[in-house]
Amino acid sequence: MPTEAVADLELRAAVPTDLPAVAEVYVAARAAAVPAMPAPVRPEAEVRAWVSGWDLSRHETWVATSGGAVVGFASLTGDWLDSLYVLPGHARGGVGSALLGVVMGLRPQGFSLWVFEQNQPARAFYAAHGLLELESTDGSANEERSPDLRVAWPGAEPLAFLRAQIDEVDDDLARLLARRVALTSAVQRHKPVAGQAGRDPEREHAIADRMARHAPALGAARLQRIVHTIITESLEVDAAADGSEGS
Ligand SMILES: O=C(O)C(=O)C[C@]1(C(=O)O)C=C[C@@H](O)C=C1
Repeated sequence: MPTEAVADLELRAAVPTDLPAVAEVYVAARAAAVPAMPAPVRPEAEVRAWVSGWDLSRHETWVATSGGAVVGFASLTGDWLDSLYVLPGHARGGVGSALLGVVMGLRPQGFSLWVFEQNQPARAFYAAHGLLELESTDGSANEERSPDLRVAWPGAEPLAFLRAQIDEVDDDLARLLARRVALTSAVQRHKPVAGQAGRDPEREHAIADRMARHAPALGAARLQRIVHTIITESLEVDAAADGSEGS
């Protein structure tokens, strides 16, 4: 939350000559955020060179200036807010909120970003501005190998935004279910007793327990019911393909 407003704050689209100052903010803000953020994995010089070389038609970047100097920036690619950083000496002065306001104006249909799980100050900042934590990962897909969360601003039409997200997840889920059905079918060819008669409750419990480690919010008992239904339906698909039973 702002404590003291930054003097003569101005917000404008970045031009290429801003990029070395933007890089400076990036490096300084990330270094100051340890341990709220994992330690940077790339040398500072490499990060500076990377940011300084951004193609601004792809990395849509806005800067916040005070007294003409860049004190913060926000950078978007598509519907992703890749970075929003404020110079440590200007933190909590409303710069971050002002930049986030610009981004909301640029993407009224909503946008997403990744935040490290351990970055409680950033998570609190985004939550205070109405952003939602929609997904968590174990960090295996990011450079820092640090658990993170996908946070989204659902925009001016939250129902449409969230339904679009549901459609994306359901597309993935359908592909996963198809893969799983194929495996359930294949396994049946290797069992002495196949199909419903050959169900193995112990194995199904173990599957649900394993899934609960990835989805603790659902819990093992609920996952057992879900797994039971998935397997029942999968075995029906298999039986129907065999031409012996099912609908
Ligand atoms: O592992 C087996 O024995 C299977 O038949 C596969 C499977 C599954 O789809 O995961 C299906 C039925 C059993 O009750 C347990 C697991």
